[in-house]
Amino acid sequence: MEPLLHFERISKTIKGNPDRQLFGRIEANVIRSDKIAVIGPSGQGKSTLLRILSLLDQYDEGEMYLQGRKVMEWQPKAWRQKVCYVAQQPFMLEGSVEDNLRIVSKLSGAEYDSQTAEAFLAKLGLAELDLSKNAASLSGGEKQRISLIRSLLLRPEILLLDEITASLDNHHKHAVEHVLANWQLEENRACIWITHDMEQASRFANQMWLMEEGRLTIHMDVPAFFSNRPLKSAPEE
Ligand SMILES: Nc1ncnc2c1ncn2[C@@H]1O[C@H](COP(=O)(O)OP(=O)(O)OP(=O)(O)O)[C@@H](O)[C@H]1O
Repeated sequence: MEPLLHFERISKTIKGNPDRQLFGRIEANVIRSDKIAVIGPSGQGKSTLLRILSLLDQYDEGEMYLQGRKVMEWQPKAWRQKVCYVAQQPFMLEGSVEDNLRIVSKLSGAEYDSQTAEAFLAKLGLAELDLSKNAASLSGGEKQRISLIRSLLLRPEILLLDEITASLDNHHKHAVEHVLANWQLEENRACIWITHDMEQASRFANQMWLMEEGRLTIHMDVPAFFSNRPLKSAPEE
């Protein structure tokens, strides 16, 4: 099966730090229905990798392919619609909550799917939220969920999730996991999810990417990966 996303020999140096290489010549494949948890100690470049994969950051060398086409053959906007990054610090556009949800259809030219938006809001515990409210006034956890729904409405091929449940209580954290698992099953899409929550990773993932010391190690067998590791904290923590 042709991978949805493939990257090879990707290296990234942080200039002036002092020219610290975050990672070198890393590679991986992502196929439909992949549920990948990205773990590793802080500062190893997990967010940077996801930002590179969604063309929000640059890399020094290497090549990336989406649906068999090299990155240079894509318009960045078209690539980002298919490989969509949901940031750890949710970014709200000026305006109401509804403006934030509708923006995706404005940008993509598709009709706003209010039914799907309402279904996601209900499933994520936001059914009572006043959509005319100024988005800037939402709590951190509300912003995280609105930001996720906004990305889901874009119907990307691959969702890149950067610690998106960090501000949520356990109940809402599980709701997000449930929504994403169903979404993947129904739409046959892929998720790459950075998390420091090992229990979450073990519930969600069908493969683990461990980033440390400039390397990306891929573990395809999740039960084996966790068989000799504690679930309570990230490795090295
Ligand atoms: N644009 C940038 N300019 C300078 N330094 C940067 C930049 N982007 C990332 N870094 C540095 O690169 C390193 C890796 O950051 P990154 O956020 O990718 O790590 P991470 O593994 O996701 O960490 P965490 O788990 O704490 O979120 C950090 O030391 C960070 O300060």
